[in-house]
Amino acid sequence: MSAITVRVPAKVNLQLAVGPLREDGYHDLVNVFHAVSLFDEVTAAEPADGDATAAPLTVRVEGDHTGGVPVSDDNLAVRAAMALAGRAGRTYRADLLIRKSIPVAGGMAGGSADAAAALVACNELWGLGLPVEDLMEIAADIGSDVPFALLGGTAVGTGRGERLAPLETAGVFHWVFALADGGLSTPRVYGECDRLREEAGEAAPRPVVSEALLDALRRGDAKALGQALANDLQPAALALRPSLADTLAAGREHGALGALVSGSGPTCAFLAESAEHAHELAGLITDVDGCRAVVTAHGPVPGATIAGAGAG
Ligand SMILES: C[C@@](CO)(OP(=O)(O)O)[C@H](O)COP(=O)(O)OP(=O)(O)OC[C@H]1O[C@@H](n2ccc(N)nc2=O)[C@H](O)[C@@H]1O
Ligand SMILES: Nc1ncnc2c1ncn2[C@@H]1O[C@H](COP(=O)(O)OP(=O)(O)O)[C@@H](O)[C@H]1O
Repeated sequence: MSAITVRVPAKVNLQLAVGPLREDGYHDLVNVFHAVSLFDEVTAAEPADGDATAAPLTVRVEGDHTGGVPVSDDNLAVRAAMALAGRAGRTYRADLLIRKSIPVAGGMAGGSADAAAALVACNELWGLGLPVEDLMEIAADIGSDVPFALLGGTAVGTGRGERLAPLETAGVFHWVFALADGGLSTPRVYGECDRLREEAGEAAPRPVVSEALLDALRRGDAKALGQALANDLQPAALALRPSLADTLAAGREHGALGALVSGSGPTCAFLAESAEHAHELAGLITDVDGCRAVVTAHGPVPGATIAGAGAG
């Protein structure tokens, strides 16, 4: 019996520019993804021989805060493994185990990360040998954020976020993440963004990548990056979860170089000057209301990577 374990990072969106609502229900984006050192692990194991009637794919989830993660075919890791088996043209079996550290429905793409990890793990376990380009295609069908979890690093996503171009960066950036109690639904936050724009009589702008952001990344200039961080979904996330304004304010007051809601939220991200500054900042924002936990991380880090292979 064999097993493959894949480690996969969370993301923060350094720039999320949201264009108009498209006819297919998605928004055109400029989405600058940045992979950070907060990881889920997905193990795909060959099931023990025996019950031939058992479901071909099973899933278990471990971790302290896994409420809301389905343990059914709705789990994004299972959906990804099924899509991979479908592409290979036959039924394959695997028992999936997800060890979650990425906050659920937190705007850090944990479900997408698990889907990407399942693709890499099952591709290896089943000996399919599909190239990353094929995995990228399957990933994009699962969700807009899934291709980036395969790629990692820092990249700009266009279209609905699935068309990726890696970005040049220098050095390491240090982050603090304030994890919130409870999640926010991504479709609901996009819907609120549209509603707020309509209410204000604002037409959605064409999304354009920030040159100041690209320049800060190229130079590894954390101060300039902090000033260039931007998220068009932030007003919507704040409207749905007003307490996030206090969390962001606390980080700014305590010297964060930049503060923003990560993607659709409710996780708040703070850029620090150094690893020491990140630890100091984390200690200072721990007590803010609505904040379940504070973690530090660095980026960029690689995407879904095989971390171990062995007996299941
Ligand atoms: C907002 C972002 C920022 O990276 O991530 P999260 O903060 O949720 O992690 C993404 O755009 C989320 O991507 P992902 O979570 O993969 O979304 P999908 O499954 O593709 O789509 C879920 C729903 O989100 C909305 N959606 C998503 C992507 C997009 N470009 N426009 C949209 O309007 C649609 O309502 C869609 O039905
Ligand atoms: N493996 C998974 N991990 C987390 N959530 C999952 C997973 N599979 C399906 N989901 C569903 O996707 C929703 C969004 O999850 P997640 O990716 O964690 O958040 P976000 O889209 O905010 O980054 C969850 O609320 C849950 O219902």
